[in-house]
Order: sequence, then C-alpha cells, then structure tokens
Amino acid sequence: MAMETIARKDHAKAMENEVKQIQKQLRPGRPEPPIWWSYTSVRRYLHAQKLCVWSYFLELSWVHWVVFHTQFLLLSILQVGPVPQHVSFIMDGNRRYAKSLNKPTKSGHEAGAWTLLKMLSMCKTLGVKIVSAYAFSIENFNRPREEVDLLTSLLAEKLDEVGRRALDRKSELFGVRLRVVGERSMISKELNDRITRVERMTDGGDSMTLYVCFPYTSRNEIYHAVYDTAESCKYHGQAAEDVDVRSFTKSMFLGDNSNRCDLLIRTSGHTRLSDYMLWQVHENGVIEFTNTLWPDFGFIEFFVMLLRWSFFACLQRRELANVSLRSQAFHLFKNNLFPFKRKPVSYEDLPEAPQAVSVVLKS
Ligand SMILES: CC(C)=CCC/C(C)=C/CC/C(C)=C/COP(=O)(O)OP(=O)(O)O
Repeated sequence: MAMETIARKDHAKAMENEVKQIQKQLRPGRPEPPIWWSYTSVRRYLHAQKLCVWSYFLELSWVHWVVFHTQFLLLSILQVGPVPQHVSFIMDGNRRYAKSLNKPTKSGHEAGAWTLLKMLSMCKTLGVKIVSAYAFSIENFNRPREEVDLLTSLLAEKLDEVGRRALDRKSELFGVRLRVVGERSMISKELNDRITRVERMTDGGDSMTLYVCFPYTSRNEIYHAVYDTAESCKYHGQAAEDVDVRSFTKSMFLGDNSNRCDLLIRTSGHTRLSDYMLWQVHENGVIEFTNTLWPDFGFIEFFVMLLRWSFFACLQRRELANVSLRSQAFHLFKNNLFPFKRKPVSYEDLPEAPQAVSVVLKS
C-alpha cells in the first residue's frame, strides 16, 4: 500500500515536472498561426458556382482584415444583449464533408477540428464562459479500427494544440481551461496521461472552459452520477432525502456547470440528440439543428443562432419580470419625450418593510 502511494506520488511529480518543462518551452513566444474566423463555406460555394475570381478576392489579406473586423463588430453588438453562458456542439458531418470533396476521412475530421477552434475563438470573443463539444461517443468505438485510431490520435494532437494556444498570450485562445470528460477508463493509459498533462497545463485558465466529451454518452454520465451519489451516501451515512437535485447535478462530469447548457447546436441535418447533454440542457435551453456539415459551419450561421437565442432570452426575461412590450415601449417614450423629474420621496415617507417576503414564480 505504502509502496503504491510512493509510486503514485513519483508519477504525479514526474508529470508536474514535464508540464513545467512544456510551459517553459512554450512561454518564449512561439505563436501558433491565427485562427481566422474564416469563410470556408462561402469560398466552397463560390468554387462550386465557378466564381473562382471572387474566391481569390476573399483570399486577399486586406479582405481578411475587413471580414475579421466586421465579425468582431457584430459580436460586440451581440454582447449588448444577453449572451449564452454555455454553448455546446454536436459536431456531425465530417465524413460526408470529406466524401463530398473526394478526400480521405481524415481530412474531414481535421477540417472539423479547425471549425471547433474557430467556434471557440468566436465564443471567447463574445464572452461565453463554457463551451462543450461531442468529440467521440461511446458508440463510436464500433467504427472501423483505423478510424477509431485516427480519431484518438487526432484528438491527442488537437488537445496539445489547444493547450499551446491557451498558454500563448498572443493567441485568440489564451486563458482557455481544458477538460476532457467521459468514460476515460475506456481510453489507453498513454492517452489519459497526455490528456491529464494538457489539463494541468491549462489549469490556470479563467477566460473560458472547454469540455471535450470523449468518449461520452449522457446515460453513462447519469449512471456515474447515480453510482457516485449512492456511494457517497453510504460512506457519509446519509439518507435518500439528503440528496437534492443540486448535489446530484454537481456529481456529474461537468460539476458545477452541469445544469446550464443554454444553446446546443447540432449540424448535418440529423434532428436527434444522440445521447448527449440530456441533463445539461435546462428548461430554457435552446436546441438548434442545421443541415450544414460541421466543417462548413461558419460565422454567419452561428451569429444568426446566437441572435435568435439572445432575442428569445430577452423575451423570456421580460416575461419573468412580468413587463409587457407595450408598457416597456410606453415608459421608453414617456421618459425620453417628457423627461419630467419625479418628486423626490424621502426615506421617512416610505411604507414599512414587510416582516418576511415570499417569492413565487408565476407559472
Ligand atoms: C480539438 C478537438 C477536441 C478536436 C475534435 C476533433 C473532431 C472534430 C472530432 C469529431 C469526431 C466525430 C465523431 C464527428 C462526427 O462526424 P461523423 O464522422 O459522424 O461524420 P458523418 O456524420 O458524415 O458520418
């Protein structure tokens, strides 16, 4: 037992040293290429329509500059309204994308990984605090061996890249904290160690958390939460009544962030959840489906979804505050057109505060 503890401590120490070394190597600015909020799908459309000249025009650096700043401006406008706290993606359609271009499956998954980086960069600019992505479901282990190996090695590679960018001050992803959640007992020890290393590297990130679900299914997560809760009750001698939704939610893979998925997006035309985020999408959460294949999913479509979400969040909040659109418009006009000063009310004139207040949400 003692030997085992010593060995575990040695292993943890060795990993910590390795992380420090990587951080040291990364610090003296070896910048990654910028993640342009590129317009791949627009360019692909132009190529398909044989409008290649326009496509080359989009490649010009000053056009890039204009597009980048327009996108930045639009996101800044969006920030005026409510912004989703947690955005989640079901990244579907990578293989169909590769097939449509007569390319190997690998290039589809690589393009998909790049799209995820683009979405991360956009979400971070917007101020989204949590992003999660379905990178691999437990059922995906039934795919051909070569594809499973390809996906696992791509994931390891891309996680390193996210880690590097998260530590690079010049990168759009600086300050991102990375977590890989799911049935990690199903992946090899080497990959688990590599993931843990990147997780530790990005531990200090406080601008956004990225949860990569790998290998994951919601039912498996719920099973683990039930199991852990039962075990904890047994250990602490608690009764079933002591378990509430809040503590149960906390014991899920996403911990404190398990109950807050505001916007879930699934690409490629399938309108099902495929056992993903069943617990996390809360009562006011919105699910968006689009026919676009994941690697083609770009700024415009994402922006429209965010705008729609923001609009409905505004309506919901107004409904909760019990203020009608008409009365809001009336007050807006009244206050702006006839800005009469109200008579000041002295503190003594106010009625006495009630002894107790009960707040009930109107159904
Ligand atoms: C940084 C990081 C975490 C990268 C993740 C890499 C990545 C994009 C993984 C997605 C893998 C996947 C199973 C996609 C589903 O498309 P599909 O293969 O089911 O395509 P299809 O619907 O066309 O068959």
